[in-house]
Amino acid sequence: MIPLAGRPILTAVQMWVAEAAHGDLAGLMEQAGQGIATAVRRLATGAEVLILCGPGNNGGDGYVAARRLAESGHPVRVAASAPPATDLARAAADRWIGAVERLADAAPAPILVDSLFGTGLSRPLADDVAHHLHRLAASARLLIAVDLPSGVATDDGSVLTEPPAADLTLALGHAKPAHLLQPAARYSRNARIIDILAPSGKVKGEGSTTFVLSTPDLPEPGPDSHKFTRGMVAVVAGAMPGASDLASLAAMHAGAGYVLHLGDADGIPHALVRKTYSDAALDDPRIGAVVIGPGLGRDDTARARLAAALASRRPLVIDGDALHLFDPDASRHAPAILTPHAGEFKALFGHTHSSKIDRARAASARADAIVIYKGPDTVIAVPDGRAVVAGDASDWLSTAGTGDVLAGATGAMLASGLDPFAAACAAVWLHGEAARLCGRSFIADDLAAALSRVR
Ligand SMILES: NC(=O)C1=CN([C@@H]2O[C@H](COP(=O)(O)OP(=O)(O)OC[C@H]3O[C@@H](n4cnc5c(N)ncnc54)[C@H](OP(=O)(O)O)[C@@H]3O)[C@@H](O)[C@H]2O)[C@@H](O)CC1
Ligand SMILES: [K+]
Repeated sequence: MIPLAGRPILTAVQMWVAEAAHGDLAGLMEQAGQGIATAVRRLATGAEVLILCGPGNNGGDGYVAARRLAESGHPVRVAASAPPATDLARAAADRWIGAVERLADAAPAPILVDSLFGTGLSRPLADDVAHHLHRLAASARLLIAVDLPSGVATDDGSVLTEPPAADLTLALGHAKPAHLLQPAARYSRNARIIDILAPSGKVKGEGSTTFVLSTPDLPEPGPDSHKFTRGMVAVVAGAMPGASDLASLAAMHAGAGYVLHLGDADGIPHALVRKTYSDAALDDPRIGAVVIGPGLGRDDTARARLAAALASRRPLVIDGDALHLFDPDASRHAPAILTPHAGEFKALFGHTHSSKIDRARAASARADAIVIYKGPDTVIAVPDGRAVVAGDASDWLSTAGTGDVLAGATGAMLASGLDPFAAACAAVWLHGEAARLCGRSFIADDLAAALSRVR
């Protein structure tokens, strides 16, 4: 079982292509079933397992897992929602010599394995199938989903029928968008990959350009470092200086060597250099990143400051209010990272019914900027088509000021010399880890401070 971090994310069609390129489909199903059986046996600690098998190859995986568990002497039963309908699933079912119960008649077991539907789900579950899945899950100590929880759509994070939330999800071959994108991802808790494609050595990343966020390589100061080599961040303040203070604080805690707050407010911390805003201050060639938007306001002053920031030719982090004033179709002279949440994204780029990954990718290409499309499933997209998805964000991040903290951390990473895509990924990772360290019910100031501990 392999953690998702750093792994490619494949759609249902991309999985199908990878499977076809591999060639030995029965061999893949055998490996999948064996991998499932090994994981289930380890977690079941001798308790009885009930495997629910659907009509397709997801069900086929379940029959193989049942056979493998039985061969190892583990108590296992099988219940089917429908007879096998593919050649592979039929062959797998034929080799299961135990009884096949009707789903409606199946008695609960402490360990429940959902092998009803995977990447082939094309419509909502029949009411009786959904009912019995929930009935059996409610009595189980552990629910393990094979590939995907039955009911979620593979590619766009939508939910066709609400499944019970799995305690463990065994993704076959590769991660799918549904393991990361909401609302689907909340049902596939603790997703792990069973690597059925790589052991053959024939198939690798399948040409995917979408990956799960992984631990970044962060620049470290050396003996020759000084404050400006560590990275200088200018934070442009505006109507609500609290937000730009938070962004500044976050930039400092994320590791910037020098943070300049351009506004009118005074205050701690003393390490923050505060100067009155002027357009000329943005011309300092040592500035590695300008953060603009947190607390900027949307009036004429705000508009003028954004225009000056854009004219400064410094790398930009454009957040909050600045996103409401920003024209994604105007040409620019320096790299920019946009950090919209769902509302800001919609206002800037409109809405289409494609997946969040595809929307972020299209927005990035249109604005010729890196887009950090924030949320419980943050997508980072770059104009050349690559994308990274960060799943599993702390729900406690839904509090005021956490976006300002991300903007500041992004500024620090951008100024540190990382390329803009790496900087965006590093900032999202730092932010997510800081939230994890903060635990429950933290405030944005705590989150900013926790960035130091993450570093
Ligand atoms: N890719 C790989 O490398 C490997 C993939 N493997 C496994 O294969 C899985 C994908 O298999 P799959 O394509 O057969 O689809 P799956 O999810 O089993 O179900 C489709 C079946 O259900 C039907 N159906 C659909 N919706 C329905 C509904 N609501 N209610 C009722 N019926 C519904 C649909 O038929 P339809 O009625 O739509 O014609 C079809 O019969 C994948 O998740 C993984 O577990 C591994 O074995 C090995 C390597
Ligand atoms: K499943």
